[in-house]
Amino acid sequence: MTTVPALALRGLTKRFGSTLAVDRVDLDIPAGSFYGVVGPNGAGKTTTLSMATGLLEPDAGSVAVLGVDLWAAPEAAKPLLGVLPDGLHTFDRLTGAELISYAGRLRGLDRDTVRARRDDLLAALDLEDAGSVLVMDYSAGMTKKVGLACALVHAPRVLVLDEPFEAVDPVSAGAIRRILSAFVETGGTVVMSSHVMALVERLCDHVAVVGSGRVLDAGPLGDVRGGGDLEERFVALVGDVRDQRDLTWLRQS
Ligand SMILES: Nc1ncnc2c1ncn2[C@@H]1O[C@H](COP(=O)(O)OP(=O)(O)OP(=O)(O)O)[C@@H](O)[C@H]1O
Repeated sequence: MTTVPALALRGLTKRFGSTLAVDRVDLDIPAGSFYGVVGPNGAGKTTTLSMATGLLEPDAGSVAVLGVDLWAAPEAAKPLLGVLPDGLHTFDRLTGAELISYAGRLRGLDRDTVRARRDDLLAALDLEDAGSVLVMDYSAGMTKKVGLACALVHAPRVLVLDEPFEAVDPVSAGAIRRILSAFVETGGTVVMSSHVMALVERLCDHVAVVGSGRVLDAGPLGDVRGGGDLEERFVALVGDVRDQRDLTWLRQS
């Protein structure tokens, strides 16, 4: 039996001037998977995820969310998605509670449902005290957590999260891990980019290694890792720093 992938990317391509940021990317994200996307700085992860979620129009290629063409039928595909974009630009003159409520209302939830879910999310993400604080006064980690709450409030089928653990303290990271793992255990799909290989190995069952806008390897974590660990495989695929220059002028003695 073939099941429809949560996300199917076909030939996704994006160029910024002379930079080919994403180069004909094909990727199937199986429904029910916890999928990690890793790659060096500038590899094209954010650009790929932005196109995969309707935030950035591809130059070429297509995206299907649970079989629904995202760019042809965005009104049908987008409700299936919960998205935490990179460097979230948000309405930061709202309080955290207002921002989550706004996200919920925008997704068509009624006021009572929004209120209940907002309170659940603030508690689960340890943002209860911060609920009445303006988002512009949030730390980087708090902003990340409230962005995640906004991505979750309409209970999407597929979560696409750009660096969800970046700047988040270990206690909050534990809470986020539990929320995401429970989401996957109950049939949801998570796609997340991360630079932390240990975190990807701990959480994800599938991984894609991206480099220079291409998918260098992708599949079940064990297959991609081979015999070693993910970091070794990552370095083998993308290469080490080319010019390992000795910064003699930095030495203190
Ligand atoms: N809006 C833009 N205008 C011009 N170039 C861009 C733009 N966005 C991304 N790029 C370029 O596209 C390439 C891919 O960038 P992208 O942000 O997708 O990489 P990334 O893998 O997410 O990197 P990082 O791990 O550092 O976040 C880089 O060369 C980057 O400079």
